[in-house]
Formats: sequence, structure tokens, C-alpha cells
Amino acid sequence: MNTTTNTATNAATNEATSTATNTTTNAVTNTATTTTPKKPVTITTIKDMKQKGEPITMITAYDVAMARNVNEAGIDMILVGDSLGNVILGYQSTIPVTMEEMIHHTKAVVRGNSTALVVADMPFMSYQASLTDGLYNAGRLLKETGCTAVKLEGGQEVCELVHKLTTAGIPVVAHIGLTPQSVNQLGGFKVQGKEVAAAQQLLADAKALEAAGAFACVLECVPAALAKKVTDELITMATIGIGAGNGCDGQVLVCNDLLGISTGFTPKFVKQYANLHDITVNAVKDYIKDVKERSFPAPEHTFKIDDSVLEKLY
Ligand SMILES: Nc1nc(=O)c2c([nH]1)NC[C@@H]1CN(c3ccc(C(=O)N[C@@H](CCC(=O)O)C(=O)O)cc3)CN21
Ligand SMILES: CC(C)C(=O)C(=O)O
Ligand SMILES: [Mg+2]
Repeated sequence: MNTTTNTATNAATNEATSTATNTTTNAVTNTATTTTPKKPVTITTIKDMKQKGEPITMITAYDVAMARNVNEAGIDMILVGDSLGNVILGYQSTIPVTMEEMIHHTKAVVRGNSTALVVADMPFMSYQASLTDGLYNAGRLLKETGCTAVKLEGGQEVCELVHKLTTAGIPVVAHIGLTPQSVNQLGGFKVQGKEVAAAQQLLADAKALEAAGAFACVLECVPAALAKKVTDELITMATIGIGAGNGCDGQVLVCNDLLGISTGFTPKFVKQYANLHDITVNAVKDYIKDVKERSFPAPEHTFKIDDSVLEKLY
């Protein structure tokens, strides 16, 4: 059993503190070693990390359990990505994701968070139609969920909004390169910035977003050398790569991809650090077997009643 000391105000209370000894075959115990609790990460922390050249770590999470786990591991930033549409809700793309869905999941993540900086994706069409929409919806994300920053896709075309948000007090993470909300316009999930004009546009977009006030920027699916060039040209805005090589200031991955929770999504940039799919299927198979064999529940999972009470019953 882990003895995490969690001092932050919204620290997760651990529900799983049962001390019952579990002697059933195949039962598992928690062996993960907890890193020393960190200071809460702010946007100043992220800016300092860029200046010091200290790699910034970001991962997605969509619920309280994953938020607690990634905090325990010592992550710097959590992204409540609109990839929740794909990996949690079963949509074919991020396009159908709504503000209500983003708020619902971001609230859960914030409840499980202790020290990471929580960023919520602005879903498709929550900011594209007008500046007013963008300001109103970003405000909703901060006010209703308690997240610290919002992320939105786009380059120069979103800079006016980025400026308005940051001056209104809403920290912004930008997102350029492959922008999944524009998959229909892009004609598929393809590496971006491979031609001279597109590479120049990417660099210009990054500089404009930095000038507009974004404190970080996701670079998705761009050649490593271009991502490195963009990173080196920026002064304050940290680059967070996904499929953008190791020259970025930080990295982000979708938690389900990294943990191997679902099968079938295998772009080149994913490194699978665990196979929770196989672990889950095997665990559930063991459970089914135990129930069929009546070996679960065992005596230690079972409540007792005094014989005297039973006698009176008969
Ligand atoms: N589970 C999951 N992980 C993600 O990283 C992710 C989502 N979902 N949903 C939203 C977007 C969509 N993303 C995607 C989806 C597909 C590719 C893809 O097929 N990439 C090809 C590029 C091929 C090429 O142009 O050379 C690859 O092989 O990596 C990349 C990013 C990233 N995001
Ligand atoms: C892949 C990351 C950067 C993202 O935008 C998401 O998870 O929605
Ligand atoms: Mg996203």
C-alpha cells in the first residue's frame, strides 16, 4: 500500500485504503513507488523550465483515477484533451466533442489533481465563430472546472483571441502542425510542414502565438528538425511535441496510447509503455473463471453473521 502524503487543498482522498488482506490467487497489490510530492506547477514553473532547458512532461487524463495516478508519478501538466472524444466517448474524431463533455471530464480531473497544471482543450466550434464565443467558453472552462489554462488549435487566425484571453487572465496553450479539429480541411492525419511554404507558415504561426501571449504550444506531427528550429526561435513560449521529435521543450502523449489501454491506434509517434489492454482482459478472464468455479468470493471477501442470530431465524 502506498503512503502518499498529499498536502494540496484539492488533494485526492484515497478511497482504496482498505486493509483487508487479499489471499485469492491472482490478486494484486499496489507496488508503485511514489515520488516526493512536488510543488504545484504554475505557468511560471513552465516558463522557468523552458529557460533552464528542463524537459516538460505532459499527459492527457479524462477522469479522477488517472489524474491521481499521473500526479503520483510526478507529471508537470495534465491535458484534458478533446481526444476524449476518441478514447473515452467512442467518436470517430474530436469534432463532435461539446463544451458540456469537456467541462464534465475536466471537473473530474481537477478533483483528482494535486500539483500538476491542468489544461483543458477548447472543443471544435467553441471558439472559431467569434471572439465572444472564445472568451465566453474559455471563461466557462476556468470558472466551472477549476482548470488553470485552455488549449486551442490554430496559428495566426487565433492570435487575436489568444491575446484577448491572456489579457483577460486566461493562460493559453496553442496547438499547431496537425490540428485534428481541422482533419476534414487537412484531408487526413498527415505530417505537417514538409514543404517550404508550410514550414515557413508554421514558424510564423509559432512566433505570432508567442507574441499574442501563449505560454506553451503543442507541435503535433511535424518533422523533428522543423520542431527544433521552431523551439530554438521562440524566446518565452515552450513547445510541447507529439510526433515532433526530441528537440521540443516538452512532450505530450495520450494516456490511453502510452498505457496500451485500447488497441488499434498506432501512429508512429506513440511509445507504448504498458499493455493495460492485455492486463485488463486477463484480469477479467480470471474473475470470470473464479466466479464460474465459485472460488470467488473467498471467505476473506465475505461477511459473517453470529450463529445465534441464524438459529433464531430458522
Ligand atoms: N488515441 C489518440 N491519440 C492521439 O494522439 C490523438 C487522438 N487519439 N485523437 C485526436 C488526435 C488525432 N491524432 C492523430 C491521429 C492519427 C495520426 C496518424 O495517423 N499519423 C500518421 C502520419 C502519417 C504520415 O503523414 O506520414 C502516423 O503514422 O503517425 C496522427 C495523429 C492525435 N490525437
Ligand atoms: C494530442 C493532444 C495534444 C490533444 O490535443 C488531445 O489529446 O486532444
Ligand atoms: Mg486536442
